[in-house]
Amino acid sequence: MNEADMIESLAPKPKGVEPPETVLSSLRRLWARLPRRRRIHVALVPIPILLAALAETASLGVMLPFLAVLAAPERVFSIPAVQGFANMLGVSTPQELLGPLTIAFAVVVMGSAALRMLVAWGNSRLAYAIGEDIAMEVFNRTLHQPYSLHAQRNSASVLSALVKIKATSLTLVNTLAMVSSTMIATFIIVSLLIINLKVALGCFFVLAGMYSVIMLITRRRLSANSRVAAKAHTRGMQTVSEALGGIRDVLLDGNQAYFYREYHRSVHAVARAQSNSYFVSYSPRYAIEGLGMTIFVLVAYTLTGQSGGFAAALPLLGTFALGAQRLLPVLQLIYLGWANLRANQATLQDILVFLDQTVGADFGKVPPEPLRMERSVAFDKVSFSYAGTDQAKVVDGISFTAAKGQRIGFLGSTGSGKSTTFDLLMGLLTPTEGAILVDGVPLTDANRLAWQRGIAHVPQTIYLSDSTIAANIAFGVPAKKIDMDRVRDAARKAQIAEFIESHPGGYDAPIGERGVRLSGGQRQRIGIARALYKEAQVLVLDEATSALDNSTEESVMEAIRGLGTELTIFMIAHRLTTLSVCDTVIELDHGKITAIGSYDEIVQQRLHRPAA
Ligand SMILES: Nc1ncnc2c1ncn2[C@@H]1O[C@H](COP(=O)(O)OP(=O)(O)OP(=O)(O)O)[C@@H](O)[C@H]1O
Repeated sequence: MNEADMIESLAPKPKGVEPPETVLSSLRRLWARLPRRRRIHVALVPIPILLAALAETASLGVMLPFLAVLAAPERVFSIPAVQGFANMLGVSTPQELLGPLTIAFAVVVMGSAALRMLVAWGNSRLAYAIGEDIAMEVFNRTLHQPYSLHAQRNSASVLSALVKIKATSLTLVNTLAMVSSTMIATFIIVSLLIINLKVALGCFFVLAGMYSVIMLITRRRLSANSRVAAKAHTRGMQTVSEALGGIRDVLLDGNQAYFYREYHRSVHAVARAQSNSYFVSYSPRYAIEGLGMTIFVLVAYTLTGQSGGFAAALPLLGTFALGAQRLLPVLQLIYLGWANLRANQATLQDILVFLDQTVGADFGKVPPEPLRMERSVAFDKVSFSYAGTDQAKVVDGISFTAAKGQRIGFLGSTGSGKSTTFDLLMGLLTPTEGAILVDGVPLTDANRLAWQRGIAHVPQTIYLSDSTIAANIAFGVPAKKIDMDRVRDAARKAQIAEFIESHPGGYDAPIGERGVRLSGGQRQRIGIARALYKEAQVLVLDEATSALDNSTEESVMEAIRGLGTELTIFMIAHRLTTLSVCDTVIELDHGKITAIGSYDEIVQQRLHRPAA
């Protein structure tokens, strides 16, 4: 497959009749998501640009009399502006005028350069600050998405969007430079028009015309490159995340070459698309500079042929040389800003998808106090089906009540709906039918967060962060705010304190490669300690001991048995014996409750059940 075919095959095909979003509407969407203070910053951008543009005009204005003095001193007083300047200084000869004019020219030109630098500094600071705003908003909104969305989505696409924000910041620098340059270019063009209408119009139309032709030729290619780069970038991130996420299998199966090839395909597509766009963005400058020089020579040739010869034409030529020298870079910056926006349009749209993620009414608010459960939590004919599937009920009309302080065990074959039931209990999923009642009050969007604050979850393998034991127990709490007494108390109740305290470094020992190596049982006990640190009222153990051998499981269950009755505990286990600590055992099959009773009752029922 040649490169053009590859780019075509990667570019997403237009769907339906919906027109593709324009760069302008993408920028409008971005604007709508910016914080108020940032919008004020953007609104202030034209002020320094206007000053810089005025300084540019002034430098052109000073150039004309300056060159006139050099070329034809005797005629210099015929220029009205020079007369005024000379009167102001009280000088009467052209030679006396040369010194002050040189100083005035230098001051204006240096002032203009300083202002342009200030504008460039301000623009880059602002654009990267906007990039920071976008990154934080994308991450924050992503963190506030419902669990059902996280369960469906590939996390690599979020990572990819966050990485792409860097490219967007650069695009925004160029966009702001484009806005500044447009204003400055307008001032330069007006100055040139005042000096000599015909020559200025001629120069402008030829230069702007050339850029317009280039824009027409390159716009489709830039857009296609943009789509290829954005898509291939996401695919590359997915490949890396899949390979590293399943590194055990990659090593065992020896299929590094497959992932290498897949990653290479993406990286190659991104590299080709971006290098193409880079060339298309920067190269016109050389052609136009060449053309600009040619025009200059032609104008010089025409003007010197007129009366007065070269000396008469020199001031005008000098001013135009300066004008062109000023105009060409700003025209190039306008073109570059446009090309960059087009080349990154798809990236911008990818980011906007994450920036536009809807969030609940609680977004940005202080988390509520935990909802205290005084008596019970109950499922009342709860059903649930996953959206986008065949709508089959994964949980089918289940009802049960767990009194405060009880231990409730769930049993059932794989796929019977145990984890889904727990996700419903934790408010991570919302029932499609029925209700979950806390002390008789249904769980809704209004009290869901408060309910969740009081729940701690220990999964089959707990997630340990690359930090200290204390930080892992007080998970998500800033180091300075960790209550060490509470950490020690939680570790003691989870029966892991002895191990931690016997280890050099104790609670401050790092977990990970160079730190404490934890066995499966110890990891799970850290998970229980984490739940206890949270001072949760409901503890949810989702196959928390399934991966452990019998004796390790027994020691972890021992820790669970020792927990106080202020905690209501729900646990899923594959082995019935694991649930011997439970007051009630519920058996699920195809989302329905098939048996409910005490541990002993369920054991008896199973003994008398006819073999399948
Ligand atoms: N995110 C999801 N999207 C669609 N279907 C899902 C999703 N998660 C689970 N399911 C389906 O729901 C059913 C119940 O899954 P669930 O994980 O609740 O069962 P389980 O009893 O916990 O199984 P296991 O013991 O294997 O963990 C299964 O058929 C599963 O395929």
